[in-house]
Amino acid sequence: MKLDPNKNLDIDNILKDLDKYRPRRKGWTWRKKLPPGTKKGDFEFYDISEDLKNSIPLPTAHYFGNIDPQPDAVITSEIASGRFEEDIRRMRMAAWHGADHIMVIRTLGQSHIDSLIEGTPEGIGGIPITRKQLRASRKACDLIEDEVGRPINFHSYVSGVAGPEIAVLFAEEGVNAAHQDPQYNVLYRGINPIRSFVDAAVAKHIMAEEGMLQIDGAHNANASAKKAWNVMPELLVQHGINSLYSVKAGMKKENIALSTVPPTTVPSPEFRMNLIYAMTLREVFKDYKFRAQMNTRYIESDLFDATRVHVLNTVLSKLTSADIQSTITPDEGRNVPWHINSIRGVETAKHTMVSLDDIKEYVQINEEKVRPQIRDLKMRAILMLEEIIEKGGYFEAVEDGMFVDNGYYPERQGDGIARPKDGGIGAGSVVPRDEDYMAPVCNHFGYNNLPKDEEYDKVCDLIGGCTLHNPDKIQYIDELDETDNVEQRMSNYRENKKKGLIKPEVEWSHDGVIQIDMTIPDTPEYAEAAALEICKKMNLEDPQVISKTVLHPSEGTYVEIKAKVPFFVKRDELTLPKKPDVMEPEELFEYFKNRKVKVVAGTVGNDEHNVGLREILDIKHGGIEKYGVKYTYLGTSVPPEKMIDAAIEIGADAILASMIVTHNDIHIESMKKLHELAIEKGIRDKVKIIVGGTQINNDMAKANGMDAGFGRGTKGLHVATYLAKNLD
Ligand SMILES: Cc1ncc(COP(=O)(O)O)c(/C=N/CC[C@H](N)C(=O)O)c1O
Repeated sequence: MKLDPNKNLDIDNILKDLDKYRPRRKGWTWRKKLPPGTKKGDFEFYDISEDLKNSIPLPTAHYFGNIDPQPDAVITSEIASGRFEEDIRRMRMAAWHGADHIMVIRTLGQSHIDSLIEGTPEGIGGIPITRKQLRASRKACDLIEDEVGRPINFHSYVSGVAGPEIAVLFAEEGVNAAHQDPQYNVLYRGINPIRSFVDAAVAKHIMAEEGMLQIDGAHNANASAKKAWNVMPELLVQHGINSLYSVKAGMKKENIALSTVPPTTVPSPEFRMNLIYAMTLREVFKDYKFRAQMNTRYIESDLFDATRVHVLNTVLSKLTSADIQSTITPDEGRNVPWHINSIRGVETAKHTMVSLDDIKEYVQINEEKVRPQIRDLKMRAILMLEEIIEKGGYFEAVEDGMFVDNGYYPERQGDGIARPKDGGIGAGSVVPRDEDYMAPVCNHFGYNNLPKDEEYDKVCDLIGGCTLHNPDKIQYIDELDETDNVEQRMSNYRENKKKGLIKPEVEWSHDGVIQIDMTIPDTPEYAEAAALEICKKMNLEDPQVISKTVLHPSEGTYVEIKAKVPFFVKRDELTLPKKPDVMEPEELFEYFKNRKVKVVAGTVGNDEHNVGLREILDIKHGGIEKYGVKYTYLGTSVPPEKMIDAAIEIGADAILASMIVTHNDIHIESMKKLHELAIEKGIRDKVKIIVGGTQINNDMAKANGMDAGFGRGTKGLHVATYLAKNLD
């Protein structure tokens, strides 16, 4: 099955035969880097990877031959509507914009479910991880990666009391990467520390054998700390604990990605602080990988602010290093990621990384300045490790509330998250394996009393194959709940789709949600109230203010609102907007290079308006001069006779007559005059007479003897295209 870029992804096709679906590969895939100095269009690049087969380039690409250079770092799009069937479309959109790592947030609280969920229940703030959801998503990613021409890594989370089971599920289903960090369970999910670390060893070993990439959970420390910038020494310690534990559980360092998030943001002098941390991290963990992610601790619902934070984080990545650049969507601060904000996030990362190509060869960090601070940070982390050892080890240190304490270690605030070694969910649930404990399955961590007298190359040969090597042994359970499943959810979607009904959407199909913004010249309170009232009067349903920017305490407030349109529009009743007839700039440059074109231009009759005409002529705002057309400007209030005489004198190919004033139909008279004079002087068939002005349109111009007429909004590009297409 192949995707057609002109057709929607067919969810029914995805859902068909899921019980027989097998992942095409296991483990993580990095981008294929291109050699330094690779040419893309007119430019050389040093930090890029292979192109996509199908993609949507950045908005300005059309000026540069539509090149779409792909950064060497993997770019993540984080998706989580709560319905996997909705997310599949976003995955396709994100992949076309350059994401090759699709991270699907788990549904709230799944960490506390101590077994696997089956079927496809709707999630909250994320998607319930189930076998069917994983298969459908990975199968969709197979199709999407074929369409864009680059492997896509599908990512989820191994955490909670069902961690090891989830790790096996991921290994069976070809999930390519996952978060796995036992400290997450302990500190943020209140799960018993010993249980968390034992589970983590089992889970990590399974992930390691499948070549899955791991992201750790250090970002959570600075996401939950009150003074996130103070946890930097602890972040080094947390990364160290998880990284070394992962290596001991069998993971290769090149598959261990440290989740590095800048601990602070403006208005603190964030960049130099985050730079020190980022450089220290990369020095201490130089053999590991880095997954950079913008700070989401201090994220607001202001999309521009979030985007600036994202750009700065990506600049930091380029000045230090990032193997993966995460693109937490700008709206993480206000709602489940909307399509547009997932795409904006990917564009921000791609834009910044491409614009800073090879920047490390031009910008050197001042070692003298950073060295003492990096050393200080390392020393603090070492001292913290020493204190942990003094206390008797990690579990004792956690019990003592050493972690996520808001003091800049060794200063302490005493407000760390303390977790009892023998308490929390799953306490006392770890039992030593008996002497004769034998698990005839592969990738199993720890003691395993396997037979010594039998020959086998894989452990699971003892039982004719485990689910990792004999997927037919996997028990595939389709749906368990009659009401909460994908078929149920798809039913009214299919209905509307079949009838060709269209509604806007942000989170789910046909949710009808739109975003409008307005500036109200009043205080924030009144502005908010007025904005909501305006939405009501526009018959929009359920208006909610999602962001406000105070322009001045009393002069004005900018308000962003989401609201629902209560109606559908019918696709087959729509009249498609006429595409403006324009040529690409490169085509125009080429045409006018080979065909010298001269025009005379002026504001005709008793009319002094010349700004509009100048915009059409001058190079500055893309006037026809930019494309190579030579013009003679005759000024304002030019008599028609003078226009015709000038055209004859210079041998013009065209006359551009601007007419703004139209009272008593003076503009119609001028058109007729130009047409008759040109005939009288015998040049009518040699020169194009083009008129323009805010009240002009093509039909009216042609009805009065002109060759073309251009109205409001016309650009030089439009007139240049007309000339290129209509001059012989
Ligand atoms: C180490 C770890 N394990 C599990 C989970 C999943 O958490 P639940 O307990 O909610 O299933 C997380 C979540 N973090 C958010 C990821 C962020 N969007 C990111 O890109 O890093 C985690 O950090």
